[in-house]
Amino acid sequence: MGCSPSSRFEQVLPTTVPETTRMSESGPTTIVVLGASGDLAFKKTYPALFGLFANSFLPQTVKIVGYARSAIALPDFRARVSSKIKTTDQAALDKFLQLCTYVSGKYDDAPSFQNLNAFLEDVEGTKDPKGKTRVFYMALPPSVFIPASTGLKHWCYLGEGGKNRLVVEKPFGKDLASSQELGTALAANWKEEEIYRIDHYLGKEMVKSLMVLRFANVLFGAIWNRNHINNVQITFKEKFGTDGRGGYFDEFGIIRDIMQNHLLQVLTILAMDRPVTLSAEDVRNEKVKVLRAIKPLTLDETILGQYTASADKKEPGYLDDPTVPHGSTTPTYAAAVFKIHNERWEGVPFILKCGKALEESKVEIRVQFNDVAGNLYPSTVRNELVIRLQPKEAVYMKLMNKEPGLSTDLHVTELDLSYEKRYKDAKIPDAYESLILDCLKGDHSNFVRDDELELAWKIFTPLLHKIEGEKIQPELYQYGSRGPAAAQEFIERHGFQRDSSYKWVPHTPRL
Ligand SMILES: NC(=O)C1=CN([C@@H]2O[C@H](COP(=O)(O)OP(=O)(O)OC[C@H]3O[C@@H](n4cnc5c(N)ncnc54)[C@H](OP(=O)(O)O)[C@@H]3O)[C@@H](O)[C@H]2O)C=CC1
Ligand SMILES: O=C1O[C@H](COP(=O)(O)O)[C@@H](O)[C@H](O)[C@H]1O
Repeated sequence: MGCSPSSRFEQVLPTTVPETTRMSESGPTTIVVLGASGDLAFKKTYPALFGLFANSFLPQTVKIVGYARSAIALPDFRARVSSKIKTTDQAALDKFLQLCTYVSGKYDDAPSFQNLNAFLEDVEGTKDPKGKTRVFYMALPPSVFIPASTGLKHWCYLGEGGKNRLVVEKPFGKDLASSQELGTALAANWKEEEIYRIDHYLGKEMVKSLMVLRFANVLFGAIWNRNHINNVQITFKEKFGTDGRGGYFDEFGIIRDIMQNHLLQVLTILAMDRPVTLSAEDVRNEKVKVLRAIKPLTLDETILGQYTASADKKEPGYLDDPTVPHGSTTPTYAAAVFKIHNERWEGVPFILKCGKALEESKVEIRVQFNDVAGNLYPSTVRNELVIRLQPKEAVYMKLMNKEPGLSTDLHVTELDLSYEKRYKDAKIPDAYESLILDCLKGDHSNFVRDDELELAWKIFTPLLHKIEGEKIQPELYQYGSRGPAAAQEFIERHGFQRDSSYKWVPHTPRL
């Protein structure tokens, strides 16, 4: 039976997900948000839980219990939760708030966890663990990861017949040694299949669609290798600086904040071979193989930058942030080239670049193809496939075409899949919504496995130790600029050819 493109689309990608992909109900499910009084919980975790609830993606039996040290009266807690949720559906919000309760307690104290467990049993309506699921979401500073996860295991872990899940947020250590220490402490109490390490970039819509783009399209499958691809860029830009968060940021720097986790994860999905199946372990096995084929980064493959005040002095420099230590050399910009030593990618540079206080906010992947061999047309520029993660999700392929009409000139144009144009009514979920749902379903595909994490740290640790040990001076760049001048030369040196003739004409529908 024929159907119009838009109705076909509705069948394939409905704004609410078909019944079959929803949670299968068994017994009570309790989501315990540890660090419930903190920024991450209010800004991300609770709004994501509300998003799932409002779209009927939470199990019918769900209860959400906040836990933190501060004593907060329940009405005040609910008022704080609702203050961060943007919705016009007041009835749904009221129902959601009724599911949310709060207990205060310490992170390193047995009686506090015993009290939490008694509270959970009360909320669940039974002491019997059978059929119950508890998701412990640690929205906590890393200093309490170990005591909190240990306390949970000893006092709040469901025994035989129950399911336990521990969600951990980055930072997973600061280098290989500290990450291994954290990993060993977690592994002493929790099985790997119970741990969900969040990298929220893995929950972003365009990252989730990367595998489909690669493996469900025969044309990409055939050209996705060193014979056709010249270079790849993965770019993260934010147009704001540390905004008073400099004290926290300074401990980590841009490489740990963005490159070692978010961008590297995107790289592995982009570069991996086709997994045998879509199972979490098959997918993660392929990602691990990519990481194993990358040698540790060195300083000469890296550009570091730090932003100064904007030209008009309206925006402060990094060192003007009062929370940043005087004379800090922490980079707020980094570009690095990754080489994957395998049959598919040998010789293809993967350039990862990320920075704060730049000229725009965007995250994109740019795959630049080789020059046409034996080219008939001298003005030809390279094809580029661009996958824009944000803002305004899009996939576009820049290609050559003849100017329409009697002209024989060529120009660069695009095949354009702009989400807002193609998927007008689709709601793109927040990355946290998507990941919490995966966790509730027990799907690990979009969470970081222990060996992935270890390999990621192996790639970055020697470089980080050198930068910090030798206090390598980053190149200064102005707030609102394109970053350090050396970065441009670096990208070109690694093969990227920029064509400035291209002009994009946004689509305006004909009436
Ligand atoms: N569906 C859609 O919404 C589509 C939108 N467009 C829009 O059209 C415009 C052009 O697209 P496109 O050519 O892909 O992207 P850009 O022109 O923004 O960037 C192309 C490449 O050139 C680099 N670059 C940009 N400006 C400079 C500069 N002044 N000096 C040195 N390097 C520079 C970029 O670096 P860097 O990564 O550092 O920015 C990037 O690697 C963009 O605004 C794009 O969003 C195009 C097609 C489809
Ligand atoms: O993990 C982090 O990510 C954010 C950027 O996330 P996005 O979803 O807004 O792209 C970044 O601002 C922050 O410094 C970092 O810790």
